[in-house]
Amino acid sequence: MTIPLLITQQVLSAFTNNLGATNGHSPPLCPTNSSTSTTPTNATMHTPHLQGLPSDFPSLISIFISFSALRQSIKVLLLGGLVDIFRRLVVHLYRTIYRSFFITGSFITNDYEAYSWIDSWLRQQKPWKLAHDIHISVDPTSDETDINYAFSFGQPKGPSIWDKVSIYPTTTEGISLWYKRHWVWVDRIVETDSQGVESSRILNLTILAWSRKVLDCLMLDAKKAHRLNEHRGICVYAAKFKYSEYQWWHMACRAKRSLQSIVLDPGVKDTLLEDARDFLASKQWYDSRGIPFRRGYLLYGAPGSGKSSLIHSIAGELKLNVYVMSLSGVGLDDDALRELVSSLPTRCILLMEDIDVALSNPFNRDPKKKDGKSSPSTTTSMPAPPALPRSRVTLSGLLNALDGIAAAEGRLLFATTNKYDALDPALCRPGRMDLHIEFKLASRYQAAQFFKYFFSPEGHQKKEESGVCAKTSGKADDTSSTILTSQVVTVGGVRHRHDLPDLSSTELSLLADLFSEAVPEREFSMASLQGYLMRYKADPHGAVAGIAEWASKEKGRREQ
Ligand SMILES: Nc1ncnc2c1ncn2[C@@H]1O[C@H](COP(=O)(O)OP(=O)(O)OP(=O)(O)O)[C@@H](O)[C@H]1O
Repeated sequence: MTIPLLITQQVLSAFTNNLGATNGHSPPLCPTNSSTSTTPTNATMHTPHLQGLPSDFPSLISIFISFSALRQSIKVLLLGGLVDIFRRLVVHLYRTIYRSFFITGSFITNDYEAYSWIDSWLRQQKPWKLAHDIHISVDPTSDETDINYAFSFGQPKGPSIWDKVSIYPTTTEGISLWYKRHWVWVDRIVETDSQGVESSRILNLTILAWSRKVLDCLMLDAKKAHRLNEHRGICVYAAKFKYSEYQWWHMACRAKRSLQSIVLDPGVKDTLLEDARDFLASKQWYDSRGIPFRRGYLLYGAPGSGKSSLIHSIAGELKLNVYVMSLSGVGLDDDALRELVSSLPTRCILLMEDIDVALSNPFNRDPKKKDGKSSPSTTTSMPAPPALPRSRVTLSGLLNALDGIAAAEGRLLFATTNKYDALDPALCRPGRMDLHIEFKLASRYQAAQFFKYFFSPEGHQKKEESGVCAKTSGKADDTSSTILTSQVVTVGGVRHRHDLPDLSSTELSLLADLFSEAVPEREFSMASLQGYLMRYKADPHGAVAGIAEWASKEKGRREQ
């Protein structure tokens, strides 16, 4: 306590001395009681009272200014202020000049759509391809990436490595390139979280230009480049929990699958495709009537009957990207679901697979159905699924996400399920699921058509091109090898080119009839028929000869 008081005392005495000096007489500071010590020792000291202080403000200021220490401080303060103002001015000037000469655009992976545009565009730029100090990352979700990558070095005309492999200049080295006579500097920043795990990537483009139009132009080109990339096939995005939230992540670009390769009962494909086409072309009609511009399709029925394949094929036909989500995603809740659905682009397919299995609250509000008593055999005969960590999506959360106020417009929803009866009627009502399409086990008609397509020369080629026959199994070839293109591609010594015998269409029809006669009606899935035919890729006669035995064996195995 005493030290500050002493300092105060010193300051005051200096002040009054100074005052005295200015007034020309002895210091007026004196304790009222002369018997009290002038050196204060504790807090009970007397407050000195000042005499001769001018009462007007300007003279008080001039007295204060007459303090040399105070004068110095004010000088320092003013000088510091001036320096700071100068610094700010310089920074402002620099920024103004910089901004008027350079346009800067940032693209972050969290906004994947814009990021992928610029990413596609950059991959086409020569300096980007020729960068020396590079970082290579292979798309981990693509099973073809490394093979294509390896092969394309040996075969310049083969599949482009740029489709599959991400090549970036390292973070330390940026890249300079030219765009419409404007110099562009591109640098990449990789942000990491507290554990050092990459959390996002940012691409910064600095363009030497006066007008922002250059960036707008570049974005348009980037968008075109991306669309061009996409239209070689369809891009699949998946809802993934990354960086502490659910986001859409680009998973892979898949070749289109021809609609012909999917064999369904007559009229099914056409109805669905026409309906989807008609919907996409009717935005005005919906708008003028105030009806939300959304359409939902529920594909249900036997496993392996072509539900997912048909969606894939329709996406290719309509040139739409597919956004896949599983409602049983761990940690997915109503809020995350709503955000995911509302962040969908305007024209796309939202695919919700196995929509029945996911909710923490059972879909079915009917208590009788909940215990499975009133459900048909499909529901009751299924073994109970193993207890997995459940998502926190509720039925009302799902319904809100699908047609709530924030729900995306212009999207086609495809939901698939093997348990139609387990679905809540609210979910299936028109407006949410407008068309319900049942997929049954293979009919004889389907078996015959599939046989014809499988062994027809065009079908054979198309099937290979579309990458449908991803896995082989059985006699004719070794198992689990990948057919990538219609070229002869040998992986691990396995041959994937099959020479079909020349069959006239009459012969093929005859064989198809024989084949279908041996297939019992609605007993096998199309997937299992495909599995059987894969054993006889180049041997239609063998396929016909063996089908009856295979069918009876399969039947016996199932009965057992
Ligand atoms: N109708 C069909 N026409 C042609 N191929 C089919 C058909 N149905 C199934 N397949 C083939 O069977 C395999 C599995 O088909 P897909 O995944 O589309 O069935 P799914 O009905 O979606 O099955 P799940 O309900 O188990 O998901 C695919 O390789 C596909 O080529």
